[in-house]
Amino acid sequence: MQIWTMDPYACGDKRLPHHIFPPKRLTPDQLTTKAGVMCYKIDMEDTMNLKKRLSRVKAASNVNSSDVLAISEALNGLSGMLEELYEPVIRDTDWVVLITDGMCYFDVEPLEDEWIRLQCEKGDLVVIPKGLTHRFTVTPQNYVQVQRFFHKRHDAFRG
Ligand SMILES: CSCCC(=O)/C(O)=C/O
Repeated sequence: MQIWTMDPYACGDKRLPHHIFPPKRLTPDQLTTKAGVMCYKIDMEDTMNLKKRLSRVKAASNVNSSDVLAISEALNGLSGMLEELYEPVIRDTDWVVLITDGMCYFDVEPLEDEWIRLQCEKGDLVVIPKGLTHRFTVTPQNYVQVQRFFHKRHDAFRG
């Protein structure tokens, strides 16, 4: 995973990196300290380890069901969907996502107008804590597949 401070006045194609100048990168630990976001790298071939990590994270975040979302150019209405997913949201539950293929960005806003961009790829497991403003988009590859975990009661989610 790559993490950096995003240009707060970025305009144009959301899928571009939108670094500030000079670029300011963060480590996963710095991201956790600043925003409370937890990131894990999982070897997807190591199924025992994957199961163990997922069950720990699911218990800690109190999520108990999941779905799979694939975003690609094959999708009807892709640009409308991406517009919607880029709208900032605040959830009242942790938002737990495992990237199973492709790449994507999560942007989080720990302070007003201070956006941090997480570039995620296969094997990245991200926990965005409840209450933290965030949004989502793809990279120029236009392809990602994720497993999203949520509370059973939480039947209204985007995408
Ligand atoms: C790949 S998850 C897309 C949706 C999303 O990020 C969301 O709804 C967060 O709350």
